[in-house]
Amino acid sequence: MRVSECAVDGPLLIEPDVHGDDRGFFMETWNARTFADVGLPSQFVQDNHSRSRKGVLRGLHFQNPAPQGKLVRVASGAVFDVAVDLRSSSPTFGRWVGFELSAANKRMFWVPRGFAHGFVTLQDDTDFLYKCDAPYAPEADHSIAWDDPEIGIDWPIHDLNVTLSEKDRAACALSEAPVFT
Ligand SMILES: Cc1cn([C@H]2C[C@H](O)[C@@H](COP(=O)(O)OP(=O)(O)O[C@H]3O[C@@H](C)C(=O)[C@@H](O)[C@H]3O)O2)c(=O)[nH]c1=O
Repeated sequence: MRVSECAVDGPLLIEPDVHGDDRGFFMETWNARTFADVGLPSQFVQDNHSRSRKGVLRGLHFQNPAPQGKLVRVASGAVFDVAVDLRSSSPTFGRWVGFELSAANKRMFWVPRGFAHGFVTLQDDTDFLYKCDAPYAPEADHSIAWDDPEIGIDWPIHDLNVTLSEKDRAACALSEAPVFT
């Protein structure tokens, strides 16, 4: 597998080895030893699956306290996936990195603890799968506005009619968020 560091220290773009043959393909989406070798946790405690139609934007989410690292991928459809550095002592605090993840490119993205995470779906019936290294803690869950100008994410969507949850419509600005100290 190929692992690439990002402009912001921490997140990793992971391109697994894909073994294609006349039946289709095979790939390892998680292997405790090989993923630990590149710095991911060796234990995950929760797997999640969401399905969205095109133009759904989920994010920017994080838990504090009880932060989660997330290993994310797309099994059907496509997203633009983003991590935002919320570590106040980091030289890249407030900066974002983003990648297209799709069923076609089979990329995975590691979003470490200390980052907010979000994505917008680029196709209908997008199945988004992810492993978490800490459990869901609804009382610690926060949402920062996807379009906060202080972060300035360049979402690859041309009409701005994204579909948001009620929670994400009420999201706060980065300047008001309980970031990591
Ligand atoms: C995240 C989560 C939600 N839920 C419930 C709460 C709610 O009733 C319903 C939908 O929850 P949400 O609206 O928070 O789902 P969603 O907007 O998809 O939230 C997710 O967004 C992406 C960007 C992330 O990074 C995830 O960690 C998570 O925050 O599912 C769980 O039971 N377990 C979970 O782990």
